[in-house]
Amino acid sequence: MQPASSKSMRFPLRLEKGSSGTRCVVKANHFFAELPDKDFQRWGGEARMGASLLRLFFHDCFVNGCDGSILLDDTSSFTGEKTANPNRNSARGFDVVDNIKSAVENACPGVVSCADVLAIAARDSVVTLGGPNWNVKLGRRDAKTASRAAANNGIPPPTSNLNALISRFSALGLSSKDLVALSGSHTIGQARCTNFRARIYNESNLDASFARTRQGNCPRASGSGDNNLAPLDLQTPTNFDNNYFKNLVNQRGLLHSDQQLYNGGSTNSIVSSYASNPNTFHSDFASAMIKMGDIRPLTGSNGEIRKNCRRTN
Ligand code: HEM
Ligand SMILES: [Ca+2]
Ligand SMILES: [Ca+2]
Repeated sequence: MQPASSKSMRFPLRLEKGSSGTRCVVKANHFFAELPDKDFQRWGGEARMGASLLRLFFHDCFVNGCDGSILLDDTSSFTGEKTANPNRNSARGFDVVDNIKSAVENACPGVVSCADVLAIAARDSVVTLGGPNWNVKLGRRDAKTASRAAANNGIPPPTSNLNALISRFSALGLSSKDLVALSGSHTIGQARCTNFRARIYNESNLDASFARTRQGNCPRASGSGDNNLAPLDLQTPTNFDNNYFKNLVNQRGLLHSDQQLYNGGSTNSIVSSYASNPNTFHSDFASAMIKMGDIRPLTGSNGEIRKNCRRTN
């Protein structure tokens, strides 16, 4: 694999002018459709980018809906979401989103919102890493403002217990099944030591050898090694499979919030079913992503189609 460099990326597009001349059609609906089998060179040679893009979509939708708010840089009139606790030193992929957006703007200016770019990039990331496919609903418009406080309040922290997770998802119209299916995103990607230290040193509902392995690269003292990374799925962190759920059944969830989904509570049976049936997981995941993508979109004359995802027009 090459070192990460978004400069070298290319995003094949299938946008064409519609008959009216003002409308553009996404023909193949896949920004990454031309990637030769799992050749991540065009993501800058970094498979993790798929995970990072998927997470950006989640962090967008959970804060005032899927409106591209997470992509706005701070301005003199508001402090945006990028420095909120769940995103600071953590959310990544903004330069990749910029590249996709500028390619889309070149082909078809003023048509595809940044919120829709996130929705499609999330889906294409999942497909590219071996997960399910689904039709992405399009037509979301972009927010004109963003709020750090809203991001701090909207995105659940990894210290959450099961009740907190269920109620946060339920407030957005997502069921316990959606919660478990969407958490299956942690079958890919990485987490920082600061987010799992308390679990691997203090909790008892985890496999002892797994705890020792993770302690090896995440020192007990806070402040040291805070940003050291570990895979959320210890087995296949770049494959969108159901190993995340098998890990939970074996008490190898990395985050406190992960293991909460299989800790004797009401979601145990959903985790077990996904651990034994990858097809059920894939189809429930796709449905839940469509539901999440439906959270409070801006439509009609609300919002705008941003030219540059980092700022309002
Ligand atoms: C259920 C509540 C959730 C909690 C508490 C949670 C928490 C976290 C945390 C703490 C990290 C590691 C961040 C870091 O250490 O820098 C993470 C990573 C990640 N999360 Fe979640 N998450 C949740 C749900 C979701 C959902 C619903 C999705 C997608 C639909 C998602 C996708 C991801 C991905 C793909 C990564 C890896 C990102 C990367 O490697 O860059 N998570 N999550
Ligand atoms: Ca948002
Ligand atoms: Ca996996």
